[in-house]
Amino acid sequence: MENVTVFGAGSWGTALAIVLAENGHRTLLWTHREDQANEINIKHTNKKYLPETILPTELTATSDLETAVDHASIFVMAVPTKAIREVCGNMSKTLNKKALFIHVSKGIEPDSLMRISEILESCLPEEFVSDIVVLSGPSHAEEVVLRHPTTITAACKNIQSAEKVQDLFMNGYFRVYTNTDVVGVELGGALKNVIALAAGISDGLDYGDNAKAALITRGLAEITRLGVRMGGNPFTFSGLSGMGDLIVTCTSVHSRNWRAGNMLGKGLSLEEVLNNMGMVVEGVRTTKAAHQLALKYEVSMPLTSALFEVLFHEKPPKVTVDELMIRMKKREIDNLL
Ligand SMILES: NC(=O)C1=CN([C@@H]2O[C@H](COP(=O)(O)OP(=O)(O)OC[C@H]3O[C@@H](n4cnc5c(N)ncnc54)[C@H](OP(=O)(O)O)[C@@H]3O)[C@@H](O)[C@H]2O)C=CC1
Ligand SMILES: O=C(CO)COP(=O)(O)O
Repeated sequence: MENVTVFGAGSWGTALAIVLAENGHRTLLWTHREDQANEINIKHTNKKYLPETILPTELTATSDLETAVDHASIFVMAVPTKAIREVCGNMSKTLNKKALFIHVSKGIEPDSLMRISEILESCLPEEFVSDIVVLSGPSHAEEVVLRHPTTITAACKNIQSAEKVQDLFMNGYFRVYTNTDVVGVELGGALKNVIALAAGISDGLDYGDNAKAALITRGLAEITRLGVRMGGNPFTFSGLSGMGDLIVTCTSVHSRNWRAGNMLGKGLSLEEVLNNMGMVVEGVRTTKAAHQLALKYEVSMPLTSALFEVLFHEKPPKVTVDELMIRMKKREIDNLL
């Protein structure tokens, strides 16, 4: 059994900490809010993020970063993409041993266009990082805490590190596969949020199932196009971290990205939607990053570009869909890769 610290006590960090604690690992959950650490330690709840869940008593929390870093040499990074740099920068000040970093965040940083593992590499001291593993796949926290069967992928260039993560998390309801394609797994996890926002908009406009199936299928085509251009393995995009996560995020009411899109489709402004959510909607910033990546790599990503216009230039969703439908005629398969 291992000592593990999970950084970030939102829905996903808390759900993964429960899996680890149930697997017998001495698991500490770090939160930047002292009141939340107290709630977890005293009441064994995290009402804001998982209102129905009672946490295992063995799972403890701290808001002291030094205690969190000292506790383990396996760290799970579960804060939103925009907080990764800040948290890693602060951790670096107290880090004094080699550690395995597992990250579960699904985003791409706008402007730098870095994937999460690249951000981690850039802001952690190299001598204290044994490896970086990404854990990603169709896995809503709300279902994991109910112990509903869930499958996910651990990816690292070094397969032994991916297998270590597989062993840490795997149990009767949480099945972990391994992959060495870090680029493909990270891109699939981040880019599906863009398409999930679009699927939510489509549902908000009451466009029905044909439209949603089209978004999922053509969304996967453009994710794959960019992902392969950036070095991902084409097969990864039809795996759990690609198609699997795309399906769950575009079709589940648990998805914050889908829900945000749904509100946009019903006519709310982006500002109103984000104020309503109270949880991270990664797809918004990632749409900007994906739009920039499409331009940089000269890859056609019509859905991403259309969503970029809706989110950042207030283009009405209905007009955007009309324009998408009357684009130049195309072959379906040519030009996929
Ligand atoms: N929810 C899910 O089912 C899944 C989520 N993910 C990914 O995991 C990542 C985290 O998502 P999730 O847990 O759902 O997000 P939530 O919005 O549920 O929680 C985010 C957590 O991060 C904390 N946080 C935000 N900013 C900072 C900061 N600067 N320093 C420290 N802590 C901070 C929040 O604190 P506060 O409460 O103070 O805001 C909160 O505890 C995302 O990238 C998401 O895409 C991946 C798979 C499944
Ligand atoms: O990535 C997720 C499920 O696999 C969670 O998606 P949302 O961030 O849209 O809720």
